[in-house]
Amino acid sequence: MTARAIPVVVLAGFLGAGKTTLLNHVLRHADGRRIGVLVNDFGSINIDLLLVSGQSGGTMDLANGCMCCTTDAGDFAETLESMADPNNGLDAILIEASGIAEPKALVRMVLAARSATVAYGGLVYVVDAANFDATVADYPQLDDHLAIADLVVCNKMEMVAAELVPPLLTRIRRHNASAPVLPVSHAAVDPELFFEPAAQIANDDGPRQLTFDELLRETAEAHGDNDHKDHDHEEHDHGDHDHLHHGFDSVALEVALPVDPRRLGRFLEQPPAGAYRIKGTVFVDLPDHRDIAYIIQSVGGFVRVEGDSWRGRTRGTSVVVIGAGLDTAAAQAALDGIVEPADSDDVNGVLHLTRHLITGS
Ligand SMILES: Nc1nc2c(ncn2[C@@H]2O[C@H](COP(=O)(O)OP(=O)(O)OP(=O)(O)O)[C@@H](O)[C@H]2O)c(=O)[nH]1
Repeated sequence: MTARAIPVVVLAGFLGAGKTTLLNHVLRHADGRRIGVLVNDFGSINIDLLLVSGQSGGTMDLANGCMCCTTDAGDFAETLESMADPNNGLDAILIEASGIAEPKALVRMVLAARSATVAYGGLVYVVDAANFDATVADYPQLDDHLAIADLVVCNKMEMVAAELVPPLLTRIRRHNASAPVLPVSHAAVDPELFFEPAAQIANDDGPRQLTFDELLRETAEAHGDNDHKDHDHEEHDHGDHDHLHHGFDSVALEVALPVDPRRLGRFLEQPPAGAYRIKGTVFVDLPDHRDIAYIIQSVGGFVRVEGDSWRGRTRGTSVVVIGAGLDTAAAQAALDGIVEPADSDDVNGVLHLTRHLITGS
C-alpha cells in the first residue's frame, strides 16, 4: 500500500490580492483531482465548503468565521484528519486565509496537525503586483508574511509595465530570498504544484467520483460566477494548457544509484533558492534499508519521508525539484550531489533521512 499523505496548502495574501481568484483557478483546472477547500469567509467565494465537507462527512465548524482565531487546535487537526481520510479520495486541501488573517498562526496549526495522512503543503502568499509598494508601505506586517512564504504568487502582472517588472521582482525577493516568486496574471498558477506524486498513480478503473472542475463549472454556471473577468480569461485560454506551466522551472534526477542519506537530508532541509517542492523516491543501499522505497517530499524545508515497498520496481533514485526562478544549473548540481558516494564511516548518516520518517497509523 503506497503511503498517501494529503498536502494541506495555506493560501494567504493581502486583501484583494487574488486569493479567491487563485482558488477558483486551481479548482477549475483540477483535471479530475479532488481538492478539499476550507475558507474562512463564506460570503466572498462562490465555492461552497459543502462541495468538500458534504462528502467527507465532517464539516469544519468555523464557529467565529475565522479559522486562525480557532482556539482549539485539536479540532482543527481533527477536521483536517477527517478530510484527509483516504475514503474521501482528496488529492490536496487548500485553506484560504482571510486577507487580514495572520498566516503564521495558520501555518503553525497545519504543522501541528501533520500525521500519516496530513502533510504540510506550504504557504502560498499572493501579492498584488500593481499595488505592492503601496501595500508594503501601509502595512509593514506584510514583511513578516512574505518572509515565511514557501511560494510567492505575484499576481496582476498584466498591470505592471514591462520595464518595471524586473525591479519589482527584485524588491519582492528582498523580503524572502529563498521562496520562488511566480509572476502571473489572473492567478493562473499550475495546480500540479499542490498535488502529491502518489495522486498520479490513481488511474485504475476504480469508481470515479465527482470531479471538482466539472462540479465547479456547473456550480459557477448555476450561481453566476462572481469573478467574470477571471472566468472569461480562463475560457479563452482553455485550448492551450501549456500556459499553465509558464514560470515554472524544474530539475530532475533519475538514476539507479543509491543516495547518500546525509547529503539528501541536507538537500531537503535546505533546498536550492527558488525551489518550492521536492518530491521523489530514493534508494538507500544500507542493511535494513535496501528493501524500503523511501518516498521523500519537502516544501519550504519541511521534510516528510515515508517508507514503501519496492514491489517489483527497480531500485533507484528519482527526484524532481519544482520552483520558479531556480538557478537550474546550480539546482541540478545540488540535486546530483545526493547520489555522491557516502562516506563508509558515516554510520549516523541515515538518521538525516529517517528522522523525518512518518510512521503510518
Ligand atoms: N486586473 C487584474 N485583476 C485581478 C487579477 N486577479 C484578480 N483580480 C481581481 O482582483 C479582485 C480581488 O481578487 P480576489 O481573488 O477576490 O482577491 P482576494 O485576495 O481573495 O480578496 P479578499 O478575499 O478580499 O482578501 C477581483 O475583482 C479579481 O477579479 C489579475 O491578475 N489582474
